Amino acid sequence: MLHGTMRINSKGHLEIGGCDTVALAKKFGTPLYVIDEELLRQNCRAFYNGFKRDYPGNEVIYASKAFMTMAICKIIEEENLGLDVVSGGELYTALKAGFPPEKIYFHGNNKSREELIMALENDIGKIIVDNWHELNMLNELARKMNKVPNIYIRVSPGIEAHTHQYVKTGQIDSKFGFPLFNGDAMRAIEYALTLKNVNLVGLHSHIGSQIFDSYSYKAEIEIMMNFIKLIKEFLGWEVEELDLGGGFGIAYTEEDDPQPIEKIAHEMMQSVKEYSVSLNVKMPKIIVEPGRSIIGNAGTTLYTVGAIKEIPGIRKYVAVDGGMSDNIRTALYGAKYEAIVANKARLPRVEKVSIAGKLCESGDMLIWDILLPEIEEGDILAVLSTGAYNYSMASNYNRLPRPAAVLVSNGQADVIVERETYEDLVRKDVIPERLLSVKRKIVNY
Ligand SMILES: Cc1ncc(COP(=O)(O)O)c(C=O)c1O
Ligand SMILES: N[C@@H](CCCC[NH3+])C(=O)O
Repeated sequence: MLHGTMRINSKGHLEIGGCDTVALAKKFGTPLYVIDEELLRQNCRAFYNGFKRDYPGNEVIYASKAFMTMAICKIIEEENLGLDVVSGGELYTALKAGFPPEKIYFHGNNKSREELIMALENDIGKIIVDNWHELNMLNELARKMNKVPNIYIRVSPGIEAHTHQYVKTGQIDSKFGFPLFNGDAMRAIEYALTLKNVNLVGLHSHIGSQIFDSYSYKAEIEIMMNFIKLIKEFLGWEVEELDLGGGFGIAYTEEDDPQPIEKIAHEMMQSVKEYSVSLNVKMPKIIVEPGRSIIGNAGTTLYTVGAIKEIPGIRKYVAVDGGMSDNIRTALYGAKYEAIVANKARLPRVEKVSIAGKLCESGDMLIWDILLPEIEEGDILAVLSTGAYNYSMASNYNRLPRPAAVLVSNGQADVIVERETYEDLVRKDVIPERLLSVKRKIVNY
């Protein structure tokens, strides 16, 4: 269960990046996202080594939707990866962090005019075009701005990946991309090749998220490589770059058993090579877009235990000072997590409890049924592998301020996101002039 730089120190406390997590909770407050910098970098290197070291044309681009801050952009840049953004906000964050624009790839199924203009103004690396509306709008905007952006066409390959329904994306009935099965993808490519203000350089597909079976990726490669052959035959165009998306699964609990990234990369690259030989098409440069598998296991959330409610013979609820506002994944996907009582990390796990959040929803649960040491108010609970899609999907529901995030390494903890304050919560509220006197007018029903 302990991974990355996690260890149990002489006080019996959980330590991450050489920092005692109980001390972190005290210093920075809870809930607190703790990011293990060394593990994050190791994950980046595993992808780099697997997909890029032996294939210099390939790219690994971090899907920043998983966890995006300016400090993370700096690490990704330093680790020689590119960046996948899906909104003006993510693009803005990357640019503000000084991320090289040419290494930014812009995704999204409904990019706005303003977002596309921002991408064009900043000459970002690739725009992944999702639909007809975007293709025409982009070409027109680029014409007016005298630009010729590099684009990929997003293909919906029609694959049912074995994962939760909400995180599948490649199936036929999907809002993303040009369907392959009805000829739309081919027509879009044919059309894009005639447009003067876009430079079509490749194809993109993505089959979903938290995928373990390499079979799904191999199926994706088979479909895309066959499609590349068809494109060559029908349109005489050779696809230079093939983006296979992200989705590599990670271990949240012992039930999950992901393969090492280097192994997956090797199998995928072998498969691409084999198809390029057997189908007689040029070997495309391969791009992958991992999000969760870069940041997921590098994140841990620390909470303080508050109310404990036991319903004899039924369940013991242990409530913490956060919940679905900082981790919506249990409520949304039925996600499962492991946890450690950080200040009792060496004690035996003796009782089964369920970890509840503090928000006003019965579904606001973080973990159903977990064995923990005897737990009391004030204990610090560490929920593991919360790096991906926790902070980035956090909300202010119930007007809870969003937690801080710290980057830990070699005994040093640096804040990379400050904790929101109550003042932050009302910063954008406006009371219209006509309501300003309300407190003096008591309404009488
Ligand atoms: C197009 C695209 N690329 C990359 C990702 C990253 O996925 P993951 O975090 O599962 O690697 C996603 C999310 O599923 C996505 O939609
Ligand atoms: N947000 C999802 C995955 C979707 C990824 C983005 N396409 C999760 O937490 O698992």
